[in-house]
Amino acid sequence: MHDYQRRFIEFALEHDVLRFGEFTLKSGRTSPYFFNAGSFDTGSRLSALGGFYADAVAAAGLEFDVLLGPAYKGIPLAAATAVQLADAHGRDVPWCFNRKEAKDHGEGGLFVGAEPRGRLLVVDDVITAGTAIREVIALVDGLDATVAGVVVAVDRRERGTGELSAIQEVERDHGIAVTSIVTFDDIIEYLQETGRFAEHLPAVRAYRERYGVA
Ligand SMILES: O=P(O)(O)OC[C@H]1O[C@H](OP(=O)(O)OP(=O)(O)O)[C@H](O)[C@@H]1O
Ligand SMILES: O=C(O)c1cc(=O)[nH]c(=O)[nH]1
Repeated sequence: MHDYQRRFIEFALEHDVLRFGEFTLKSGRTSPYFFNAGSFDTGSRLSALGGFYADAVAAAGLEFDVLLGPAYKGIPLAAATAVQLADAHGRDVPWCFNRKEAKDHGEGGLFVGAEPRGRLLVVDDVITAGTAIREVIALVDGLDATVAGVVVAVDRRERGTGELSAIQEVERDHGIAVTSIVTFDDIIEYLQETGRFAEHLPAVRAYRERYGVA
């Protein structure tokens, strides 16, 4: 694990973004941990979060034309990443987000912000079973655009529909590069290294055994 990954985990723990307990996920799985990006709930926290994303995008060397934040939680994440790419990396990139319901008055449409065209880099919070990412791929189908990459804070490294991880499936089926700030393995390593939240480690390991990939 890199130092910035350790700092990111501590940053998430400090603001109760990363929590341990019992949580029902979108996939229906019951997880012993949860990453709630919505709890980065002040300007400075969102700014710092955007900094982690922007650094991950820059480090991965991902080629893209437009950032896309899927509704809902992807929206502030894409915005914060765009701000930090401009301020800290000197890259003023277009960004946009979608509405969950198309709007038929005013400016109308499904997308807000820059036109989603060319190579899109999707900015979201986590990947679990990969449903949300597949929804975005379907959303841009028919546009003059392709999803070229995905960046998330946490790759939960869980199985998708088969034995591969959700990310491996998305990479295999759509040729999309996926990058994350941290993975579930980094979180487990952090718990082991520091002895923090030791009471949750058995449930975390059992979950990894049940839903994780090798
Ligand atoms: O990989 P998956 O199994 O799809 O799970 C992960 C997705 O689930 C949640 O989104 P949700 O649809 O709840 O949307 P929200 O952003 O509106 O909270 C979360 O924000 C991820 O995007
Ligand atoms: O799979 C999910 O629904 C999910 C997992 C997680 O850690 N955080 C989140 O917001 N959603």
